[in-house]
Order: sequence, then C-alpha cells, then structure tokens
Amino acid sequence: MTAERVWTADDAARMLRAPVAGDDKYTRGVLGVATGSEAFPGAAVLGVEGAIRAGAGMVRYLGPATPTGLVLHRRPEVVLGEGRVQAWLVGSGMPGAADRTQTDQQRVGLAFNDGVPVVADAGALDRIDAATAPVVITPHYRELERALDRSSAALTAAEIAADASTAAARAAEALGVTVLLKGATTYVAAPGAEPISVALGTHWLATAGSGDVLGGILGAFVAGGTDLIGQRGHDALAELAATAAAVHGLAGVAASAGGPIAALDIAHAVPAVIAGLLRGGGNPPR
Ligand SMILES: NC(=O)C1=CN([C@@H]2O[C@H](COP(=O)(O)OP(=O)(O)OC[C@H]3O[C@@H](n4cnc5c(N)ncnc54)[C@H](O)[C@@H]3O)[C@@H](O)[C@H]2O)[C@@H](O)CC1
Ligand SMILES: Nc1ncnc2c1ncn2[C@@H]1O[C@H](COP(=O)(O)OP(=O)(O)O)[C@@H](O)[C@H]1O
Repeated sequence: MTAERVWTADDAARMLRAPVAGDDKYTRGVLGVATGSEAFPGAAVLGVEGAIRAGAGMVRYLGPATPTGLVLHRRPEVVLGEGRVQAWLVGSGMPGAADRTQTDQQRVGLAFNDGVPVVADAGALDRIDAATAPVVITPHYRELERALDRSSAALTAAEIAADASTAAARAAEALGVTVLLKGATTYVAAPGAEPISVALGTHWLATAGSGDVLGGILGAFVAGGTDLIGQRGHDALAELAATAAAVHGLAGVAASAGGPIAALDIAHAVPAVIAGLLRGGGNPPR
C-alpha cells in the first residue's frame, strides 16, 4: 500500500476562488469540450452541465449533430465550434481508436494539440501520447487497465481494485500524466508525488453518467486554474483534480439526502456545495 494524503473539504475550499470585480468570462476560464457521440449523446450534456455548474466562465462545445443539438437545447450559454480555450475536456461518451470517425479523430487531435491542459476521459485515454501540455486522466478501474495495457506498468482491473492508491501512483509515473482514478474512494496521483485520497461522497454516486459530470467539474477547475498549473505543473493539476472529486462527492451527498440520485442531480447540487466551501473557507461568495 502506498502512503497517501487524505483530501478534506477544507483542502478543497482552499483551492476555490470566487470571481472578483476584475474578472470576466475569459479570465474565469473557457473550457473546450469534445465529448459525446451519436451512441452516447448524453455524456456531452452531463459534462457540459458539470462544467457550467462548477463555474466555467464559458464552455465551447465541439461534437456531432445529436449531442450538439442536445447540449445547446439544455444550455444556450454554450458556444459551438472551435475558438480560444484555456483547457479541454475530451473523451467522455466517445469511442476508442478502433471505432472513431474521422471527425472524432480531428476533435481529439485538436484538443491534445492546442497547447493547453487536457482532462482526458473514456474514449480519449488512448491518445494521451499526442498531448502538448499537461494531461489529467479520469479512468475507472477497467479504463485504467486498458490505458496501461501497452505501458511498462500493465495491471488488471482486479489488481487495480486491490490497491487503487498504488495503481494510481504507478500509472501516473508510467504514463507521465496526473491520474484521477475513480471509485468509492477516488485516488489522485501526479508523477513522482504521494497520492491523494478523496472519500467525501456517497455510494449512491455509482450511477450512469456520474463520471461524465465529474469530468465537467474538473474541466472547469482546470480552465480556471491555468496560472496555478503554469507555476506548479502536475502538483497543481492533482490538487485541482482532488478538489473536483471532493466537490463531486459532496454534491452527490447533497443531491442524495440518503436516497437515489440521477447524474444531473449531482451537477445541480454543485453551486450550493461550492458556496458552502467558500463560506467555510473564510472566502465569502460574491
Ligand atoms: N448517458 C450517457 O451518455 C452515458 C455515457 N457513458 C459513456 O459510456 C462509455 C462506456 O463507459 P463504461 O464505463 O460503461 O465502459 P466500460 O467499457 O468500462 O464498461 C463496459 C464493461 O461493462 C460490462 N457490462 C456491460 N453491461 C453490463 C451489465 N449489465 N452487467 C455487468 N457488466 C456489464 C461490459 O462487458 C464491459 O466489460 C464511456 O464513454 C462513458 O463516458 C457512461 O458514462 C454512462 C452514461
Ligand atoms: N461505490 C461508490 N461509492 C462512491 N462513489 C462511487 C462509487 N462507485 C462509483 N463512484 C463514483 O461515481 C463516478 C462513476 O464514474 P464512471 O465510472 O465514469 O461512471 P459513468 O461512466 O457512468 O459516468 C465516479 O466519480 C466514482 O468515483
């Protein structure tokens, strides 16, 4: 077992920043989102909702017709198409390499080529080698098994489950990315750093689309945290990832109140969770 740091609500509160008078949508961070597919259009909606509820200054969405229509219908705030962004969220609800369309290839390539930090999920995990800036990946156990398949640190999903903390640390080292390994306890590891454990949620979070919302929350934090990432690289990325897992977990608890939740409920609970953390952290929301 690897020694680890336990991430608390106070730690998360310290990472959050309320907007100030000098802010506008751009200084707060624009997140490019390349997620969803004709097979999984809902994943795009869930990630975008997570990002907006977590405080992205703006979201730009790039995807096929069905998810594009659904995203815009639910969130007219979203701007479609390419443009300048501070970070990318890519891969949720997208097929892996074997089934990618040419347009999928292009939008995944664009995200990794843009020179800004990338949150890579699901169908983008096999393209992290193309990255031109720091990457944080958000796999569950089976996805991490696949991502490690051709690396020097191959592990089965069962081995990952048996010691997720060590698996996250080994994966970060082998892949050269920050790893947010999802599970009942989420482990975050930056290359060469002690892993962080986050267990502030509820088991009701084990529901379809829950991880897609987490990707959006993390995307918003990364887009708003580029100064921090510029100064402290993967250590900052790991702390932002742990904060996203904390906010996601606390939002799940708030949405559940002891009963079942739908993934969108998690996103809806995020603003009040952030407000509470900002108050508790001595930094009043504006
Ligand atoms: N609303 C949406 O659009 C959603 C999209 N999602 C997207 O769906 C894609 C696939 O995600 P997964 O985590 O499922 O991918 P995985 O490939 O990790 O999971 C599929 C595995 O689950 C097994 N499996 C399938 N149905 C099962 C069942 N009923 N009982 C037991 N095992 C079963 C399969 O044999 C396969 O091994 C991702 O791109 C993800 O982002 C999911 O997040 C769910 C919600
Ligand atoms: N038993 C559990 N207890 C608490 N949280 C869980 C549990 N199982 C999964 N989660 C959380 O729910 C989310 C599931 O994400 P993921 O596996 O990607 O599902 P999906 O692909 O359906 O979105 C992750 O944030 C994970 O940490």
